[in-house]
Amino acid sequence: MLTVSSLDVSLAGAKILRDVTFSLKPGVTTILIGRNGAGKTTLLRAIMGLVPADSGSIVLDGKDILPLAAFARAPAGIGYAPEDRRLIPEFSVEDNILLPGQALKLSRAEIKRRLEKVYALLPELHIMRARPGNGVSGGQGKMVALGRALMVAEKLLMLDEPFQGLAPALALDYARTLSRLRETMRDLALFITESSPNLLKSVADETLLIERGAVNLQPRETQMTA
Ligand SMILES: Nc1ncnc2c1ncn2[C@@H]1O[C@H](COP(=O)(O)OP(=O)(O)OP(=O)(O)O)[C@@H](O)[C@H]1O
Repeated sequence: MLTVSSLDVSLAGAKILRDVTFSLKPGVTTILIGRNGAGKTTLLRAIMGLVPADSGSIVLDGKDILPLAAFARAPAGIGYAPEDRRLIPEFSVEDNILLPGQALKLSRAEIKRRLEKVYALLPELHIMRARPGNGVSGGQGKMVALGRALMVAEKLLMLDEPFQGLAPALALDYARTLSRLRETMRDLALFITESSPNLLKSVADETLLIERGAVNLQPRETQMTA
């Protein structure tokens, strides 16, 4: 579905990702484990087209999307929830969720269909839909960011350290939501970064490691299962 090959990315003249190669498959949850600064966020941003690559390819369903600017990759069905959420504070929760659908110029009917799907999966968002973006807690904001990413994630959903800073009860909620998501969107590929492997044991199908300044990506010896 998505294959990253020999991807090199530099930031401010320093090589951050070197020869990164891996594939994501439909219906498979892949976890990317790495310490702070290993390059997890840079990799997700490179897939989204938010940082330029030096070389390599990112092939989505047979098409190399690397030459495409971020806005041109947007219709490809990749949803992305960044680590820092980035909600628009003065917009309501619902308007934050709707933003990507509007940016993609989806029809009203399609936006409605996708919003209903998001609310069915995350009913707490429906309850807090009228609250302003700056009126939700950090953990609730992570849920909003998940809902917003789901508006575009027709093929692939990428979550950057979703458990970072979540209280234990919310982390459990979040993990349960991911399990429900896997049951309801069976063809969706999930790509989730974390610094600790323990947090995602229950949802990981495949695990990759990013190590030593983001140089190496390798399958783990042992697969983690529930
Ligand atoms: N805009 C930038 N300019 C220069 N270097 C950067 C920039 N953004 C990130 N880096 C560097 O790239 C490396 C990888 O950062 P990245 O944010 O991708 O790591 P990460 O694995 O997501 O870690 P974290 O969990 O701390 O975000 C780090 O050494 C970081 O300092």
